[in-house]
Amino acid sequence: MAKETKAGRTPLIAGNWKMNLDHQQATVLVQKLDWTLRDKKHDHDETEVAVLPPYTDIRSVQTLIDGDRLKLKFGAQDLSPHDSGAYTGDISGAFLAKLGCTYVVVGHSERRTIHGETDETVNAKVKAAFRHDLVPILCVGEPLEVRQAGEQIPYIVGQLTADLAGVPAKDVAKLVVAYEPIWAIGTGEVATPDDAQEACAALRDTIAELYSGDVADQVRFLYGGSVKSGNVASIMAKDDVDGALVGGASLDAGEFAAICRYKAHQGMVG
Ligand SMILES: O=C[C@H](O)COP(=O)(O)O
Repeated sequence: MAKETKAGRTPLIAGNWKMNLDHQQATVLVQKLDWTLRDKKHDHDETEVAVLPPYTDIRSVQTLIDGDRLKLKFGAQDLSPHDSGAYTGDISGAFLAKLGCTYVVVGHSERRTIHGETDETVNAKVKAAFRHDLVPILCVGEPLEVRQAGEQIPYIVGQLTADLAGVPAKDVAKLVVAYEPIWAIGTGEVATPDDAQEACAALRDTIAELYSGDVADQVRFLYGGSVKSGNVASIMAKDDVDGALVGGASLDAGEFAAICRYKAHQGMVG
């Protein structure tokens, strides 16, 4: 069966566990997720599946995935903009790479709002991720008042442009961008498929303006914000949406597996 991709981009469903599950609970969830996907004969080449646990779980998740040759990818939820040194409490991208992480979330709205991360910090973290061969999942998204004012597109375009300042095309081609409207995160209030498409298309156009060649076609854009098995298929049906960044629903193996199997809801082979 030929791969069903949009312009050759492999869809990615990533579970951001946030500050949930200790390392023992993490191994239980990863095993259940693997069993469920295996049972459904999920094709990981067709739709990539990644888990993003807390730092303290990563070693256990790596051991399980490597030891049992599971096809799940994994990554972290943040990294330091620095590589080493006197940065108490911070984690270097070098350490994450050594643990076999593929992905690292950068600029999640919870980091921007709770920890005061600016676009300048996010930009430094994107560069740090690429220095260590990690793929950043760069998050952008507008607060409710910006959406109500109808200013969401210039807002997220501004974030993306600032967050990519000085990042070369060869790196951007590997980038994953997550559009996560803040008002949709953990609220049950999901953006419409058209809202997600409008945002992801505008972000892709921004990359096309900033970088020549086919870089914009290679970047994967995810939607995040109250994604569930019941709404994922209609969002994934949109041309510029290449995946989902899932929070709460990724903590339930059955529900997350059903999200990963969104093509079954679309009547497509997955
Ligand atoms: O990183 C994930 C997002 O913040 C979405 O979270 P949620 O699925 O719980 O709304």
